[in-house]
Amino acid sequence: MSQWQPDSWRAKPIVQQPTYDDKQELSQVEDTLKSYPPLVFAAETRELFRQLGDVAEGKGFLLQGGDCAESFDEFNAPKIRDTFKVILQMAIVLTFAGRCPVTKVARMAGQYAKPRSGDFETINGIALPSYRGDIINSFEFTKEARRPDPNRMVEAYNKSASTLNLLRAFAQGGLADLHEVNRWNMAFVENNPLKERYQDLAKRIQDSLELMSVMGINATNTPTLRETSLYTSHEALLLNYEQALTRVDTLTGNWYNCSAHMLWIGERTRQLDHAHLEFFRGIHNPVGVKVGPSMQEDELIQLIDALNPENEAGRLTLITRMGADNLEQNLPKLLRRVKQEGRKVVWSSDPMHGNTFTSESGYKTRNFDSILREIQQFFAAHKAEGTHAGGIHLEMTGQHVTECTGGAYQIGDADLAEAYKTQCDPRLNADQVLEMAFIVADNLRAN
Ligand SMILES: O=C[C@H](O)[C@H](O)COP(=O)(O)O
Ligand SMILES: C=C(OP(=O)(O)O)C(=O)O
Repeated sequence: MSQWQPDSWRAKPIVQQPTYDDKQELSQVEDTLKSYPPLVFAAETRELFRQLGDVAEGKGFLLQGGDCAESFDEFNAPKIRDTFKVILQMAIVLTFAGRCPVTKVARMAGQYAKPRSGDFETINGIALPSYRGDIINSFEFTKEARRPDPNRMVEAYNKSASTLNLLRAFAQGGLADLHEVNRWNMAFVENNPLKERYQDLAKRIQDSLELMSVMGINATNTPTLRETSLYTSHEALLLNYEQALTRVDTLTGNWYNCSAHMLWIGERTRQLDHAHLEFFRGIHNPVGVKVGPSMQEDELIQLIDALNPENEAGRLTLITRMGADNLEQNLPKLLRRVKQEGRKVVWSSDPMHGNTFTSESGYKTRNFDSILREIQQFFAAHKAEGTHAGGIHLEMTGQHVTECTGGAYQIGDADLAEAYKTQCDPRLNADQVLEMAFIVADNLRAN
């Protein structure tokens, strides 16, 4: 195999990339980004690697979630806060009701690039290049807005840095204090049909905290009660950006992609001989790869060996997105083969991407029941094969959107128009996430 360099991907075939008109402008932007500080510190990334190693060995659970695509226009503190809260709330349900340590990884602070099914979008007979995420072009349907602009990479970097700054402040500055979380969570679920179940859980958490306090364990002397760790992740699709933020760690001499703690390769760009595989094989972050219904056993083993040749637990997360109708047929054979071959991976379920359809009202949506069905089948398949159902990967938001149908509020086709705000794929709203949290927790306890 040829020697890896941060730019060795450039010699390989690549798909799902923009074509920039001005190559000189592109290379100036890349140089600017190369001169900027990294967004994350490699030692944090190694701690996430270690935690995912525990998950791979069946001793924890990965909760990964956030926006389908972050947006420059909707970049504001309440939005970041509400997504932070919904991740934390789900993590608490999983930890307390599921009795399982949870590693939290946000799809935030860099989730700006989107692969698309088609290169063009047609509206009223006018065809324009597809929207590919705010790091590439703009959502607005005009020729100028859809032109890929390399300067957007600098804006994505700046917005990622601010988002990360606020997330760190929330995680360490008091918002994640377990006493506080219990209080604000109660307000957060005020109108939720599952309020009673949540109140019961909150009461039990409160009792535990009071007992610990009597025993001398409190937020002043126990940092884990006062703060939390939240890692960041995104699909590393736009390799010009990812390469510019890839740096040698001075402590270990290894290359890390410092645009986020964890990066993943999407379903459309995981070809064995292509650029994304090449780039990922050289970085030392924990990495993920999406695994869809077309994946065959041999191909999966080759993919695992290309990304994790040392077979290190925590390096690789396989994020399966089969679709509720395909999982039973496609997942068990993959679980069996990976187990037989002794490969150490985290198995995580993305129940969103295989369950997308266009509703009668014309909205791209997902039905809550299909999402749940995929999750239940994911747990059942792992139980049957004796492997660990290690995580969940969700597109979700803390805002009260109506993008996925179903759930306790019974969002119907006709309700989608009420608050359909996504720029690409439909997300679960805060109420749907809470409902799902209890179901996942029940599955975790039963496993
Ligand atoms: O999030 C995943 C993909 O980017 C998305 O599903 C593609 O959507 P499209 O099929 O509308 O292009
Ligand atoms: C594009 C995504 O998923 P997939 O690659 O599985 O389609 C995504 O998670 O944003």
